[in-house]
Amino acid sequence: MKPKIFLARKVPKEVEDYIAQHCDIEKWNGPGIIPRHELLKLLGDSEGLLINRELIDPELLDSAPKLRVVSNNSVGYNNFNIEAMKSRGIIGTNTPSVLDETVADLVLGLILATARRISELDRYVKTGQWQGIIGNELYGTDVHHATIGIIGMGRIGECIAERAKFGFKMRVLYCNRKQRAEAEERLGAEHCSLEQLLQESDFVVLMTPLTPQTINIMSDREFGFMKRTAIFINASRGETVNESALIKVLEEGKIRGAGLDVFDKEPVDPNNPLLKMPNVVTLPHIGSATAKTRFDMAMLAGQNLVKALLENEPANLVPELKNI
Ligand SMILES: NC(=O)c1ccc[n+]([C@@H]2O[C@H](COP(=O)([O-])OP(=O)(O)OC[C@H]3O[C@@H](n4cnc5c(N)ncnc54)[C@H](O)[C@@H]3O)[C@@H](O)[C@H]2O)c1
Ligand SMILES: O=C(O)[C@H](O)CO
Repeated sequence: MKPKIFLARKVPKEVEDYIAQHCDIEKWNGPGIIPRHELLKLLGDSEGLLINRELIDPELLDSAPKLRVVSNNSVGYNNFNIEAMKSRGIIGTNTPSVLDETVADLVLGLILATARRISELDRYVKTGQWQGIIGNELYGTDVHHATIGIIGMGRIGECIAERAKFGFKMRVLYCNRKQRAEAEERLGAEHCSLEQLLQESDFVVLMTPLTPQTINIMSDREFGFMKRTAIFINASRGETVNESALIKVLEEGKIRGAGLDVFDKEPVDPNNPLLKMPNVVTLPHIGSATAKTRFDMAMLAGQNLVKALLENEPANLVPELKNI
């Protein structure tokens, strides 16, 4: 008999067909994102669950007594309550690597958009303000040969460093839980303390996972170390930044600008002051959102689910849930 699984989000037909070869599928057929209470109600006796960052906590696990595997269609898995999953022996998987280059492209996009004021000047042209040669009050800053500081030099961080080094001839600083000898050799990246990175970088890029150690890793003190001319980019998770502290330094002109793909609360509140600032470029969490990459992620999430349910050696287990 095939194991029963629940698809909390729509996946491409090819992915669903692949899963259907191995599992009996139940799925959310309603419009939009499945409401939490529906998910709890519909999980029933599913053994597997495929999600897009829905919260996996004791309440959800208690509502699904037969659940064995949760496949996250996302590389970040801060939505997993690791202790609750561990204590129940639940396997958790994610989608590393397939999105690295796509997310790195987006980060460079945010760097260029903020430094060269692309969104701001696009609005300037479209609102009929372009009346002649622009004055120096609208000039941007150079990206090439500037210093980039990457906080969290993992898979995506390294792809960003590669683009910065070879595409833009930048000096690359990084701080990471562990020193990365290979990245240093290949990319000439320099390992340093967070404080030094903040003090010396023209572009500070936050790319760590969200963990208890990285919540508010950027707050008043850290923004205080940044240069007045520096730009802050966040493509990790909103909660890695103390958003009030970011708003404050931007309002006080203590940093030059920010490029944000993620927010404390998503979707972002339309009254969030960050949305009113011309020197802040905001995006709706689209780091991995290209057609090919989102397809590859969904297929990998489907394969992870099937492998974990049917094979002894499942793939892409999240590190904290290995050997449970
Ligand atoms: N904006 C998006 O759409 C998007 C897309 C993909 C990933 N992400 C986020 O990016 C994160 C990173 O993804 P990845 O695949 O590169 O992960 P990864 O595990 O390969 O890299 C993360 C790096 O951060 C380092 N790190 C962890 N805690 C740290 C700390 N306290 N200080 C310094 N470094 C620390 C780790 O050592 C690791 O090298 C994901 O967890 C996710 O939250 C966002
Ligand atoms: O972590 C990820 O994979 C991205 O944030 C998209 O969900």
